[in-house]
Amino acid sequence: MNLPTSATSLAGWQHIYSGKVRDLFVPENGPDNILLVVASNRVSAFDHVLDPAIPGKGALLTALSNWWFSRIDMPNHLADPESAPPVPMEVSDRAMLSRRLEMYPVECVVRGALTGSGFLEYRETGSVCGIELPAGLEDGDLLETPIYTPAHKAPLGEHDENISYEQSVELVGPEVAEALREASLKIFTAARDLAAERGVILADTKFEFGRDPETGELVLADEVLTSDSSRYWDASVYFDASLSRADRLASFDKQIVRNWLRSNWDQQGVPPQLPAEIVSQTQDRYRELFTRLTGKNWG
Ligand SMILES: C[C@H](c1ccccc1)n1cc(-c2ncnc(N)c2C#N)cn1
Repeated sequence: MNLPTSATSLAGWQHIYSGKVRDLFVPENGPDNILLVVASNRVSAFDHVLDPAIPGKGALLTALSNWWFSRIDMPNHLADPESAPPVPMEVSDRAMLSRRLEMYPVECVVRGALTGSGFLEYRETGSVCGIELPAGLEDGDLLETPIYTPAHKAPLGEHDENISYEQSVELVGPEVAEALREASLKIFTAARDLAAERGVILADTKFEFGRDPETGELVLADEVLTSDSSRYWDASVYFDASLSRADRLASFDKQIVRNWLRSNWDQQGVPPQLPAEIVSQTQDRYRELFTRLTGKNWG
């Protein structure tokens, strides 16, 4: 009898780490160059993991990641299923079988718009990660050209720390730092243009890269261009001047949840349970984002 899988128990696999919305496993009996990244249905907002989870979210974002990996012209960490133990059925649609890499300690953030921590730093200093920007920019303004604004990974639950390109050189050396910046900007620009053709603004995203210990090559890892690692906006909403700035910068997938929480929670203590209708509307938004970007119906 298949016991229900809790977030961290998976037959044949050893749980090694949990993020807010994903869990990492390694094969119980090897090989040691394989990793299983399992996307949960958990959704986080305002630095809290919310209850209940959004059914189908993990599978949809895994499918979106795989769709982008197949369109990005660079080595990625996806592993050949023949090279690993079987992925348990209960997570197969939301699991990413990956080659274990030597991960670089740099969050490779690219911004095509100024918002979030980038806007806060700009408002204080007129720059982001040491990159001077024109005066007078407002939250959510599109940038003339995308900027590479790396961050140093923080412990779970803390915010990553924006660093300068020069600091990234100190972390990984000049050759790798340049390769990370070049790859991040190239992938972002192509993805931004593809999304724009489909009426979606890719405002920013975070890539993670590693070194393949067997080949030494630079490999794109983690999830890629999902709405958990990126900010996506609906272009028709963004350019609607009749809307407030907050509404124009509505995150494609989480705005319904955020708006409900703003009206039903004082942001003190644990957030209230999401009503079924909010869960359902959020499921619809994830499906809509998937369909807009990939041109495929979900499910
Ligand atoms: C940030 C992310 C994470 C995922 C899931 C849950 C919490 C964190 N993570 C990915 C690796 C990683 N390590 C070695 N090889 C790899 N191919 C990968 C990947 N992907 C380590 N951490």
